[in-house]
Amino acid sequence: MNKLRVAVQKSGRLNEDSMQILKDIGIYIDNGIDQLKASAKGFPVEVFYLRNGDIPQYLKDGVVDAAIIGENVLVEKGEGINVVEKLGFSSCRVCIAVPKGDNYNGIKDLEGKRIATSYPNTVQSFLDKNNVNANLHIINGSVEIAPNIGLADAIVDIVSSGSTLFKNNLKEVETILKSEAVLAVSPVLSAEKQAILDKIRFRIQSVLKGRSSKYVLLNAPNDKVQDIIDILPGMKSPTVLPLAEEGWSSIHSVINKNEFWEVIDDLKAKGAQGILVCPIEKMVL
Ligand SMILES: Nc1ncnc2c1ncn2[C@@H]1O[C@H](COP(=O)(O)OP(=O)(O)OP(=O)(O)O)[C@@H](O)[C@H]1O
Ligand SMILES: O=P(O)(O)OC[C@H]1O[C@H](OP(=O)(O)OP(=O)(O)O)[C@H](O)[C@@H]1O
Ligand SMILES: [Mg+2]
Repeated sequence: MNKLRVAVQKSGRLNEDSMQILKDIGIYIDNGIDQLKASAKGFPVEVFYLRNGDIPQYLKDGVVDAAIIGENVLVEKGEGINVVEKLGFSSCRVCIAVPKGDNYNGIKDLEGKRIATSYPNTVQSFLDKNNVNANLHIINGSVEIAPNIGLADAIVDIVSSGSTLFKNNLKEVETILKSEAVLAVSPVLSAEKQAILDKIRFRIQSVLKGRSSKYVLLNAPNDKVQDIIDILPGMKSPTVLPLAEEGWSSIHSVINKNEFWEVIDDLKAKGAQGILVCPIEKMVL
């Protein structure tokens, strides 16, 4: 049987979360420490450990069928490659930054300036869209140092917490794009491989829905049950079970994890007690 070849970053910021999501969807890999290719147990998938920056070319060449990769790298050099799932980790943005003391009034201020970056295509198309001409200096790492050593007037690089910019006395002035880890696929897949990919996507969606939700259990007096259901409508409708104590019920529901703190005061005000909030491993609607 044809296996789906899936690339993940060999080491770096995406590696750990990529391996975790594969595990969560039931793709278990016994990889020796220096192995560059490994077969999954019990699922028709082969995993390739590659550099994030090399993955777009491998996808284009059909050497791998799918990959977990930073979206920003696909924007830079992944034309023709499809993003099929956003994975919710390694969130960052690609930004323009200039020295903190500069008086920056807009993108036109970069006309004729030197910009250091590892993402020349992304920067060039942003400049073209804004009708700005600038000179790009392509460097592969430590981009934020460039203005301090006189190599550039501005930089374009990845920003997450902003601490690297801060440490290098730079300020963020434009966001070119936002990025997160994604599942990307080669434009050509056999029907057999497409079927394996569809199973992987279904499993990823179940895991991501579970990660973004919480299971809530609470007790309430019977005359408050409807008020509480109005606050916690759940997936289809909450489960309501009688408690051993007369006049009380237990209500079970699912809530978006970001909404819980918003509704907790309302729940308490309606008489909810003994509120438990539990993680959900997988969720299939
Ligand atoms: N500080 C950060 N916070 C969040 N995500 C980040 C950060 N830096 C990079 N990323 C994301 O993680 C991806 C991998 O970054 P990392 O620095 O591990 O590798 P790389 O240098 O791009 O790649 P390679 O594997 O080719 O050496 C980036 O493409 C980006 O999408
Ligand atoms: O806004 P922050 O949270 O400071 O993150 C941004 C930094 O993170 C990335 O570098 P990384 O640490 O991956 O090092 P690298 O350049 O060796 O890839 C990126 O290139 C920035 O330098
Ligand atoms: Mg990096």
